[in-house]
Amino acid sequence: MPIVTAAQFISTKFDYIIVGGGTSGLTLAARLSEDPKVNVGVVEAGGDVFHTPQIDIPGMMGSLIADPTYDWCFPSVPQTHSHNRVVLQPRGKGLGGSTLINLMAMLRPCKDEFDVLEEIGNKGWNWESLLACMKKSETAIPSNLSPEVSQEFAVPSDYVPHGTQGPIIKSFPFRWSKLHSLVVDTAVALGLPRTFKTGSGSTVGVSSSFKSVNPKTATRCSSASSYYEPNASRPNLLVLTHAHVTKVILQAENDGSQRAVGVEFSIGGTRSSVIGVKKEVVLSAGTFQTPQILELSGIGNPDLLAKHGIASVINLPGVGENLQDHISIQSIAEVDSSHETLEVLADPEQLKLHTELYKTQEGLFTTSAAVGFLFASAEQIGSKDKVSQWQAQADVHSAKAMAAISDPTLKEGLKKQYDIQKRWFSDVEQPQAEIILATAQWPNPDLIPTPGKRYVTMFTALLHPLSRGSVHISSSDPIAHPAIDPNYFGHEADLDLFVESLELTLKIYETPPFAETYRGLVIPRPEALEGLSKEERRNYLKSYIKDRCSPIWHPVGTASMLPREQGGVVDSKLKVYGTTNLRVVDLSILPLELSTHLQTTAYAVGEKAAEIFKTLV
Ligand SMILES: Cc1cc2nc3c(=O)[nH]c(=O)nc-3n(C[C@H](O)[C@H](O)[C@H](O)COP(=O)(O)OP(=O)(O)OC[C@H]3O[C@@H](n4cnc5c(N)ncnc54)[C@H](O)[C@@H]3O)c2cc1C
Repeated sequence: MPIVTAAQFISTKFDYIIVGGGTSGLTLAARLSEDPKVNVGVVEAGGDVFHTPQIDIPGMMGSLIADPTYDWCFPSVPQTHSHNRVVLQPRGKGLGGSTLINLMAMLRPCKDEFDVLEEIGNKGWNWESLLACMKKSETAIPSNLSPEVSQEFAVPSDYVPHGTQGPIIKSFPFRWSKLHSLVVDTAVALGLPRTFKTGSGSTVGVSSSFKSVNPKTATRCSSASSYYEPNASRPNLLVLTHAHVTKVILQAENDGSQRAVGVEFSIGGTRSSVIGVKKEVVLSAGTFQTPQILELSGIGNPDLLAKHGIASVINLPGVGENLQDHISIQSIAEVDSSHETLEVLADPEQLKLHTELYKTQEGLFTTSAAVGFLFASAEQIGSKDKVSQWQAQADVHSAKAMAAISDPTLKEGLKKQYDIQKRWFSDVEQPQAEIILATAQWPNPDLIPTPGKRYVTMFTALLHPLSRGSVHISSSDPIAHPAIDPNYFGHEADLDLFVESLELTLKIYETPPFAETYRGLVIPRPEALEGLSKEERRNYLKSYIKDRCSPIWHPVGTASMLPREQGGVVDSKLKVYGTTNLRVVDLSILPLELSTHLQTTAYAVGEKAAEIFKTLV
């Protein structure tokens, strides 16, 4: 039975209710409902349309960011260390969640990033087990490129670590731009090798990424089209859309723990509830809204809840804390006008041509414009000496950050995390910065591409920020946006590493062979950089970063899977502490940011949760 009415939904007795039909949520729903005896209900706040040209067509990627039908369009709170800017925090809304609006890169983290999950107390969470989950979620389509072309674009050729039977189809781009191979060659010239092992947990270097695109149709694979749509006729999988969950209904057990018996939701302002859940209530509302629902249900820091008139049910100070995200900065450059970047579509004739070509899976619309990915370790960004200098400085600021935390459990958890981050900092296998090549000028309200000119955008991203932010309710009104504070550069050491990472990006433009096609910077403005001393340039770039930085949309950490005495919110079976059957299954459980794009991991978390749930009695 596919999408149902509220009346049908309420009258059903569910084994599982999943809040949020996004990436991990639909993965879990599809796996649990494989057993026809199990009734699964999904409650999604957004709508049920998951095929539109803007979603399906890879070349239109990015066009739904800030569209309120598909994006929650959350603002951050003003960022104290970033010129008090309010920064947009996009999150997908609707069946499919963030996979409706994401940029479709399918990448994996480093092996150690999954292995530390077990090291910090989560038995069974390690590279080996999560590799199996990633493989289960995907079908990798080998590229049909010759060995020479694969080498040119650093396209991995080892398919052993990839899945062959899973719902998400991942493939390589249909079209390859010369700009991309120029970036690969330039990165190599700068000491960043081509890497072909990214699927095996080793990512440092430059490579091409899979995309969640079905090459037969040249369309996006989202969690909705891949995990839900093929299973929509299952009578035991019921989906309620346009229903905003406002809280979990909890009942006290004799031993003092809380049992989740259902959820309350609002449809267009009318409140209803579904109760009588036999097994588990699962929050899969994402890193910003899962902690919001927990707090609205009385689970969190009691002082914070009291400020909003919410009675404390479970004292869990980690809820909404430990927020980490990849902060990024754009640089845009003009390149030789012979390149076919997305700017060609400004010409009506070319637009018509590429629209026609797409009908036979050809042309610019078949491929997303973000193609090349470069991952650099601290030593590749700076030098051995610089790394020691940064580390010494990071130690000082980390001590300050910990001293500012009053809750001993949160302090203990952060100390553990900083110890791991310190280890990664000097690890040449662990990337600290990423550079993404997009063959177009990324839309910016204050920049208008000059007709006839061609551009590239390079996003530079900080992968393991030391800054920690938070997400908390801003009001007891469940429909109000949560207060999202990523706290960019709250830890001063982040800015130092970030500015050096931006310098590495700027060096790419000016280093051969890329230099041969480079026609000058658009941003940062070249005239502002002219004649500056080294120190002045550094200060200017720091200010530029604070003026323009934005996330690349990978928030984690706000319902961390950590021991309770280290500020954890869920245990290794994803159960919220103090409850018998309330679980979290989304990326909020990751206690430490990964050095990769996160959809692959979100699917793996859904698959892993399904395995765990099937073992519960
Ligand atoms: C613009 C953008 C670009 C990205 N690009 C990439 C990329 O190229 N590659 C990559 O790997 N990753 C990318 N990501 C990240 C990746 O897509 C996400 O990290 C991942 O999909 C998150 O999965 P999730 O299950 O945690 O949450 P989501 O998929 O966001 O799901 C949460 C769901 O819960 C619903 N929900 C929230 N609150 C409620 C409520 N109160 N009641 C009911 N339902 C609710 C939401 O509407 C949503 O459907 C991108 C993300 C964004 C936003």
